[in-house]
Amino acid sequence: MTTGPSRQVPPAGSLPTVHVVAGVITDTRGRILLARRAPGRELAGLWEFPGGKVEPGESPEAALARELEEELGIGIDVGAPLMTVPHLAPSRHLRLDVRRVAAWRGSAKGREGQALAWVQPEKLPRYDMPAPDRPVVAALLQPDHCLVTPPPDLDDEAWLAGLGAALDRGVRRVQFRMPGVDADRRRRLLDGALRLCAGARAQLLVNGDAALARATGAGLHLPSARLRELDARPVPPGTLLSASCHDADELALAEALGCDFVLVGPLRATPSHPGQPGMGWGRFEALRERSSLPIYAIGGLSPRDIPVARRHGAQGIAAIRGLWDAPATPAPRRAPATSSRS
Ligand SMILES: Nc1nc2c([nH]c(=O)n2[C@@H]2O[C@H](COP(=O)(O)OP(=O)(O)OP(=O)(O)O)[C@@H](O)[C@H]2O)c(=O)[nH]1
Ligand SMILES: [Mg+2]
Repeated sequence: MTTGPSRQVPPAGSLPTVHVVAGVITDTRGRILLARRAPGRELAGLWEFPGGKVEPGESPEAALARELEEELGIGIDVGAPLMTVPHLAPSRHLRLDVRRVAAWRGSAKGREGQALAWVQPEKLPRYDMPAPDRPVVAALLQPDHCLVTPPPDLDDEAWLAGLGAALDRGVRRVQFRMPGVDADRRRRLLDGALRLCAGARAQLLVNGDAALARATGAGLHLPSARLRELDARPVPPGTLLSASCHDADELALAEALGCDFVLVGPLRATPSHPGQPGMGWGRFEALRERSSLPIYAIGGLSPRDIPVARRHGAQGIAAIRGLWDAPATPAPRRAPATSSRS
């Protein structure tokens, strides 16, 4: 659960940016360290990943090492970036840069009076954390890519084989999208897709059709036009719900309905939405910082774009072709020219 001041949206204007770096510290049992903000401090009582503000001229790596020494008394080796979350608070833009901690030495103690807790990853959502931490917790727990299915050609078996191949490549979240396919055929394909997804322990969300989602126990994905018509969650809380969003109003609606995650795009121009220019990462971030939902960027993206998506606060990427087509095998490297003509 996350709270915080993010719902009062101020004009972004020329607010200052505060760069914060925080660490995901894991013990040998896979538990993650949270610290509770001490009484009397801003956001007192909320749990957070230990860390603090980057000082002028300081690198994020040096800042994280300094903060964890000051706050916990441990020495660390900074590991891979997990994600950077831009977040608009009433008086500032926050950039929460979260790094994994590759190794640490010493025994972690709350040196500033803060309580500490070692938490099993799947229990993180139970902790009350600042709003920018919700996407971070999602990044730790949920898939970093989401397949949106292309329509079938003539052959249903070939389509199911294509889905099976995508699951074999690691897809674990599937949006079942079937525009223009009649109801009987859609149902047959959905039954096959649900069987394959169950076998791969992958999630499936039906695009647009709440009755079909309820009848099959699948999740539901709301196209933005459908999202705008709703004022209550169309499936029970235990059932996955996602939505497509293009602006801040739609993101706020998705959050109010209790969507589990959203897709925002098009990031780049794509053949499936001709005539729509891409928003680019700058506009994506301007939307990202007004919401605390997990957001997949969509539109002309492929798994290669996951690291850049994470740097802009995305959960990862969603794609049709970029996740359906097998990745191109790299072209053989050309031998360097060994002779030159004169
Ligand atoms: N450390 C940390 N800060 C977070 C997280 N999420 C989040 O919104 N923040 C915000 O980022 C800012 C970090 O400031 P901090 O209070 O830890 O900074 P600091 O250690 O340098 O302390 P100080 O400025 O009081 O000396 C706070 O506004 C805090 O609410 C998180 O997971 N970890
Ligand atoms: Mg701190």
